[in-house]
Amino acid sequence: MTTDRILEVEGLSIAARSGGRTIPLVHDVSFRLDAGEAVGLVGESGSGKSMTALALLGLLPRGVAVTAGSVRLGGVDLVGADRRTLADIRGRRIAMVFQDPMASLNPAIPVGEQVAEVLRRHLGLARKPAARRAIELLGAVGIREPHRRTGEYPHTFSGGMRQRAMIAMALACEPAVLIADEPTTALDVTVQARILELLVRMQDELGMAMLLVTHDLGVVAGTCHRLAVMYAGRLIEEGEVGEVFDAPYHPYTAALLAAAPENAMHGRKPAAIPGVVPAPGAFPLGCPFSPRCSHARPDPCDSTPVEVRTTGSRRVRCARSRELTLAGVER
Ligand SMILES: Nc1ncnc2c1ncn2[C@@H]1O[C@H](COP(=O)(O)OP(=O)(O)OP(=O)(O)O)[C@@H](O)[C@H]1O
Repeated sequence: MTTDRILEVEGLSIAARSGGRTIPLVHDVSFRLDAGEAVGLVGESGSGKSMTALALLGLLPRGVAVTAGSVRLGGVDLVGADRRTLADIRGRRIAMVFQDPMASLNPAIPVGEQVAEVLRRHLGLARKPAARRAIELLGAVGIREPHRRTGEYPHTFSGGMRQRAMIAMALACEPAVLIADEPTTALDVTVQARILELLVRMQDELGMAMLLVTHDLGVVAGTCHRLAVMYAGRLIEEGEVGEVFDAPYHPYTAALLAAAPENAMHGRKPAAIPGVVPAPGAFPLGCPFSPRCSHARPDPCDSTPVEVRTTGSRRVRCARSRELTLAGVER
């Protein structure tokens, strides 16, 4: 694996504007994606994973905007890039796979034509070569009889096949970065496993960097090299998957690992994390996990904002991480 930095996110903050108020959703998030590596972005619902992923493509919803930081893709800062630059980069250099394929597929256009359209728009292919390449791509993502199915409409495809078609569209231009936001959540377990296998194979074949947004640590263990854990809009831990699973530095990561259903397979009862994630706009001054953390102390956890500490390739945002030895799990 090379260590070329393909995508660098630095100090990214995102906020929603509502009724004259600014509500912070994501605060000071930094991470990088290297060529050929998969990074899992994990955290409970509402932690800001999707907002972070959408910001990388300039696709934040209306009323939500980047308020600080940069997203550099091969030297170009995508924050503040004009719409034309973003439209050119999106699909060609950086592509996204969503949870719901129907969000990307147009129900009124045959599947193959939609894949071919990406090739025509971004690579300037003529109609016939684009149609031929679309069939190849549908075959490459595991759609049987691609010659026949290329002319069919999305509603004739099963959920898993639609997801494959969306992956074919996303990979059509061999992007440097693939962002997959909960790509298998809506699928049944056996189809999930096959789609993940496909993503990993394609990532490897194309040497892409992949950001896999998921709440499922089992998925991360099976597919990712590194993981980044988010909590209440902050990145609270980052490191190699094996190292973090063996010995997490942040109590929230340790709690997530203990709560993972796979733990039950190792004879341990999954432990639910008590309490709830604070709502955006109600983030405390200190550590946002403190009210749910069995290791928290008023000082230093609640008294000051907690900065990120770097140790080798690991990063953690916990004021007490140096003093704590937390239990991990076997992979
Ligand atoms: N369009 C929007 N306008 C304002 N706030 C939003 C909007 N969409 C989401 N949010 C808020 O942003 C915060 C982060 O949401 P986000 O979807 O990024 O979380 P997530 O970690 O991806 O959760 P999930 O796993 O449920 O998708 C949440 O509090 C959410 O309510």
